[in-house]
Amino acid sequence: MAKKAKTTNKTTDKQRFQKIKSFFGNRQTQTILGAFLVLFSIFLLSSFISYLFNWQQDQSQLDSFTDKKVTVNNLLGKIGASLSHLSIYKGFGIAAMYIPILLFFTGISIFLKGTLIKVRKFWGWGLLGMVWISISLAFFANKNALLAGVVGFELNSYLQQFLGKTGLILSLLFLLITYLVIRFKLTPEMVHSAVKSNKTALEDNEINNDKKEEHSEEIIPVISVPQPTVDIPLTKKPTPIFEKPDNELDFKIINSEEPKEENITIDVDNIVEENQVDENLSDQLVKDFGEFDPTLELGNYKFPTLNLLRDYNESISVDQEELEANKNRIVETLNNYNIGIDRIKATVGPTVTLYEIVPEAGVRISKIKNLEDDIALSLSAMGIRIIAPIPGKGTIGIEVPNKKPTMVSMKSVISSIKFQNSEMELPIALGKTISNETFVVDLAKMPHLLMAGATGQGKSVGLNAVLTSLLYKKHPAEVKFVLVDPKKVELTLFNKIERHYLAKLPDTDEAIITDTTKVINTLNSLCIEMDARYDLLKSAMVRNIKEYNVKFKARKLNPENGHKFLPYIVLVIDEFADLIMTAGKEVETPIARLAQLARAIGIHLIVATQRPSVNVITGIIKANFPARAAFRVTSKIDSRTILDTSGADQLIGKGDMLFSAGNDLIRLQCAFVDTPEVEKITDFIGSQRAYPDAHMLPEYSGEEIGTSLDIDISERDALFRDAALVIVHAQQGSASLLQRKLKLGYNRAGRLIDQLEAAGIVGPFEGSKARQVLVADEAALNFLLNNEEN
Ligand SMILES: Nc1ncnc2c1ncn2[C@@H]1O[C@H](COP(=O)(O)OP(=O)(O)OP(=O)(O)O)[C@@H](O)[C@H]1O
Repeated sequence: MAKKAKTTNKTTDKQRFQKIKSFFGNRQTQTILGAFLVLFSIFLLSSFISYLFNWQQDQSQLDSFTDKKVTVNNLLGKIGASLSHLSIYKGFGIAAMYIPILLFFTGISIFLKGTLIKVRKFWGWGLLGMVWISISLAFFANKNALLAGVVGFELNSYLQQFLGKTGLILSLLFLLITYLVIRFKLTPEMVHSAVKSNKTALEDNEINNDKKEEHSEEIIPVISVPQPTVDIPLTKKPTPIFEKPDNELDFKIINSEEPKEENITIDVDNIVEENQVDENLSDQLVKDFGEFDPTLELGNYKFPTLNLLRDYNESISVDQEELEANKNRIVETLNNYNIGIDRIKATVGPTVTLYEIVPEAGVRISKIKNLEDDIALSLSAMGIRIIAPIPGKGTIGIEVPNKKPTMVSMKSVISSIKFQNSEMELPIALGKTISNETFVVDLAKMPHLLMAGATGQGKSVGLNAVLTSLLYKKHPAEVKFVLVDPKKVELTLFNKIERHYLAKLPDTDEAIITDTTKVINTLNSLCIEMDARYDLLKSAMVRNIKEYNVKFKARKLNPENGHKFLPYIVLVIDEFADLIMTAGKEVETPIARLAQLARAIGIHLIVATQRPSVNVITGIIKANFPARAAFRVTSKIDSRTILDTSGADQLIGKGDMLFSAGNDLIRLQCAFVDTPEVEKITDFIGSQRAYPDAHMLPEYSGEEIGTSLDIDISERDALFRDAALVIVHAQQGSASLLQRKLKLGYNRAGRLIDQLEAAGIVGPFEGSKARQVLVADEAALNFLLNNEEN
């Protein structure tokens, strides 16, 4: 209970956090907040400055804050004076001036939608600087109380107790150096070169000045020395260029060298460090906006509550008499066949009790297995199953049905800790094992499930249990169902959650598919979806949907490139036999293809049938459905068809089932969920805010897909021109862009893209990439469309 409450608390906390985040992410909020901060900072700064001149007079007035007669001199009135008093006198002294400055830059940043990362740094350094200054100025606090403020003064004297005055000064100095080194990357070399260049500049200035004084008259010829003299080697005696007396030439060389050194200085460009970001874009996006949350669109969605499910009186009662009688009969029967028993142990489950037998040494196990029917006869009960030996144990199991079976309610399995705490992708609480443990499996790992059983043995209840489990654990954004129900009655209730959880083909009214041709289209559409998802996985360089979604949530995949959060798709086919009989290969081929390939991209199949014959469950289907659930069937052959072994014919019906996910067979009592319970759950979900439509699967229209282009101008969509503008402005030809900008359905956006292709505005389909836009700008578009009309 406590854990549950904790989980609910966590979800509400998360939702609250999301709400706050979206409130502050809103541009209007940002503009108001930004403007407020800027103006408030001006208010503060003005009041601070005014306080510096009026603090002595104002201080004594602040006690009578509400008294009308008392006035203050501060430019910003009593509030200004109080805030200044608090920040400067009682706070950090004149270093408090940092506060309005920091607020000002924060406000500007929010107002202009700049990044807040720089501001954060600014605040960090600013606050440190403020404390540093106020502690440092506290050494002079006796000169003026405003220099350090109470905080600076107290901190200073507190620290002095530990470090002494000199120690504190040295520490402050160390902090200053650290600050300069970290903030401005200052090194001794830099200081040295700066001092040197300053010195040289000074000396040069002095020399120049001296020379000016010494040679104030001779300087004129120097200036007039022509440029070629510069190239004369200094060591050699220079060749006279001008026919002038020697002494003049000497003079010239000296002078020609000097300007060379003076004028030809090397200009070292400042080393401009390339701008670098502290963190990569996706981390920054995650920091600014948080991880992408697919559930945000239905942020207020509430998961169905446990009280929608019914309580059945289901505590297992151990009937000692029955146990004793069964034990005696087992021992007796085995003794009749000369099989001695060492020990016997009973585990009472909801429908059957497992008697674990340790036979005497030397008894062959196959002997017991062969006596299965005889033992069953002498126990005069149907549904005896002998497990010889129990895998992993050296014992032999005999499962004997209880006289009074206990129902396993859906509520008991859904509320189990095992299910509630499961971290699985698609957890399914199928029922309870023979030792009364809740059995939870991950559909994503199976990855497809085949369910079979004779009519009336609990298949439909089993399907409902699977769907209910997922509804209790997965948000509508995370999983979508494609429901195929040729019997037209079993899954109808799920119609109510169409816009939350169902996926359907575009242009269809009913999400639950009942007729065969639609099934074929849907299966093929799922194949298209599968291929598209593979393309997305490939371009995201991940191996499966889980990694893909993690990457997408971490904002490492750009939605502009067609990436989107991928919900799991669970295809449920009730009565598969009907389909195979009517459509044969047409359904078998896409189902086999999906079953073979769809596991990595999050499409999982659950196929149920009452006729487990080999022409329904063909080799191809079987090979791709390693997870199988068998309810009671009528013959051993049927059992072999489903499970590759007998056993399902020995079940007792009413949800008694065998589950195999590879090698081991597990006997389970399927959880029972009644139609009224399913109705309550679907009503609960259906009454909440939903998506505008069911999840749209890609369009599949038989053979001619993708070849028909609407060439006829008169048949163009009314939004054709708007769509063209959107595409040309964004320079990106994607249907999802149109869906978003023009608020269109998938179908209409797809048709518009086709029409734009026919008009030569976008290029042809290029897989998962957006189509190329062939028109450069609005002017070119207008020209093209006007030309068309003419
Ligand atoms: N897990 C269960 N626990 C208890 N009773 C069950 C369970 N599953 C089924 N039953 C009983 O068996 C009846 C038939 O179940 P269900 O409708 O699921 O059969 P089915 O195999 O789907 O039959 P069909 O193929 O004819 O639709 C239920 O009405 C219920 O009384």
